[in-house]
Amino acid sequence: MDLSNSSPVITDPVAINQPLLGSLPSNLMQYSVMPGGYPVPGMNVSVNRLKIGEAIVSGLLDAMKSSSPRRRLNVAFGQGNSPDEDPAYSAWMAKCPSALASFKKIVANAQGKKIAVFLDYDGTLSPIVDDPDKAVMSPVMRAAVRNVAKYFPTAIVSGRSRNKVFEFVKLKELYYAGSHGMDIMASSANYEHNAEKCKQANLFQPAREFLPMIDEVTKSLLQAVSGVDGATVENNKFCVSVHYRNVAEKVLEVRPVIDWDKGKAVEFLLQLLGLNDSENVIPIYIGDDRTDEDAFKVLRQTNCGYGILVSQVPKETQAFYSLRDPSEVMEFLNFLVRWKKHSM
Ligand SMILES: O=P(O)(O)OC[C@H]1O[C@H](O[C@H]2O[C@H](CO)[C@@H](O)[C@H](O)[C@H]2O)[C@H](O)[C@@H](O)[C@@H]1O
Repeated sequence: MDLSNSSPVITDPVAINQPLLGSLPSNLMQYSVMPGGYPVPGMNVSVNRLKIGEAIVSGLLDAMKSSSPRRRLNVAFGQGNSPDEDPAYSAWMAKCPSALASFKKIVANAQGKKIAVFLDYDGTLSPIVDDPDKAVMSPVMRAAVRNVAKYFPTAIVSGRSRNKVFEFVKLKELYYAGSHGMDIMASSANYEHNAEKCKQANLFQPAREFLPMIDEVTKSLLQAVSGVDGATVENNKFCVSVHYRNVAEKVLEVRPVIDWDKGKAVEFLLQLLGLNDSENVIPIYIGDDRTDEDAFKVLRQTNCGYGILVSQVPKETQAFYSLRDPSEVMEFLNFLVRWKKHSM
């Protein structure tokens, strides 16, 4: 893989149409300093603690406030209005209909084909909460995912580190792609399905050379936010999240720019599982944030399967369908299992 033009970027996985990145100091978008940093081959990058610190403290908080999901929710619906009463939401739903209401149509297209299920974690399988360490999955959701995995190859594709998302999900029978797909592990249970291929690609880490740099960035960010009340830093192995939900309700992410994202991870997993026959396979990807759009885009562009966006607000999306929240995601997963049982 050619990493010669790689650099870390800051991404905001929550805000889809917000000007957060545009308003960031450019040195945060692609900071480029070598002294004291790690000379990672092919990378024009190391860490300037001072610049990161300055930028976070001076530039980001305003941008974060303006792109706050809570603020957008209020703007979108007006205080006190439910999505159902909002004409903008109804108009959006016409373009991105409920996957529950469209369930019959979805499964009619899947008749005689194999379904593969891809699930984002935060905001999809667990509700968004203030403390990222407390974003646990409910036992009923776990049961729903376990059942789905009995009938369909199922993968979790998360921005979290692979280990952390596994600690939350705790299901060995799934495939896990952590760090936005930059850390893919085929489960031992799934070895039986495709033994040779899984052994070859048991662990796939396309951004491995960035590890020392990400650790260095984590240290710098920890230092930079140490004076910001409520801000925390989460090392997700191949990317780092700066949480400012408790400062201004958002998360900011630093990760390597390599030609790899959740969309590529889905393609990789489909190939790994021998499910890349688009004529006969229907991948279903459910996710709630901007990083999931890469996966929705792949499904749309290859005209294969369905992206389902979890959102209570109208958003520009490449997904075909929508679900409002994790409880609707669970309902959808239960529908899939019921349908499969009856069609066997
Ligand atoms: O790809 P995902 O599985 O959706 O992970 C994306 C980020 O999710 C987590 O942050 C988000 O959820 C937290 C818990 O509900 C919430 O406190 C935070 O404000 C959200 O942004 C995770 O902590 C991040 O590291 C992931 O990048």
